[in-house]
Amino acid sequence: MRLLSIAELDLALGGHLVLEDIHLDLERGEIVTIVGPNGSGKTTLLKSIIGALVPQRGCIDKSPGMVIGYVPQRLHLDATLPMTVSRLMRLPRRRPRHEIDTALERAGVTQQASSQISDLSGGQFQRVLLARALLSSPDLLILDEATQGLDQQGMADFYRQIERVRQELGCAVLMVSHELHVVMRASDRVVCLNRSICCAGTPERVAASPEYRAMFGLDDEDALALYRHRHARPYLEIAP
Ligand SMILES: Nc1ncnc2c1ncn2[C@@H]1O[C@H](COP(=O)(O)OP(=O)(O)OP(=O)(O)O)[C@@H](O)[C@H]1O
Repeated sequence: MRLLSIAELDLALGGHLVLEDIHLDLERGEIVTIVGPNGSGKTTLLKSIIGALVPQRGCIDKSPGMVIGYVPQRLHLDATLPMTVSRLMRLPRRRPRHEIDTALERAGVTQQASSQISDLSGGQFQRVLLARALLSSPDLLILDEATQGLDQQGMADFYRQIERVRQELGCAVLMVSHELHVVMRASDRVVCLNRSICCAGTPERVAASPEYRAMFGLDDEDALALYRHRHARPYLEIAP
């Protein structure tokens, strides 16, 4: 059975249809990335999967007992509030020490366990949020623009960590990202959303689709370069 199956989903917010006729299936162990312009419904779709928003039509079938770990787009914490990483990991409920240690290790932030949250770099803080999402050993890890604000190196390191987590836990990963060059390298499948799904498939197929190029204003060369991760520049022939 599929891990997750969404069919005919419509969802309206404030009287406007934000998601229309969404169909999406997820298998165990795959990494699927949702891309789309601002306001295209990406966060709304993730929130409907975790049950924070209820669709007006359609269904979301989850495999029985499926556990979801969610890394939100933003988490606002008062920087003046003294709080260590270990303490944040125990909110909203206490967890056994070994579970916290394992989650911090999986997220690559073991060294920061007793650091103050306010002293963490952006990348370290995102990893702590990842560690919280891993506490329950999820079958499905959902990330909403988890690398926002990170530099190229921080972003690359974060996605490598996600790949390690996927291998270790065998979980599926569903994420939203605006970093097209990373998406094309890190995903098994890409879904282009603009209220409804306008194209979906392997990164190679999506990069070649006119809908994807039109959505991001890419010409043929741009789209190919993103897919090939900019390694495919032709040699410059120097005349003798
Ligand atoms: N609580 C709400 N009430 C009314 N409209 C909302 C609400 N939340 C979101 N919207 C609207 O729904 C649409 C989709 O929002 P959503 O946050 O899902 O987009 P997004 O693709 O995640 O955007 P971004 O890339 O900017 O994060 C937007 O037009 C937004 O203004």
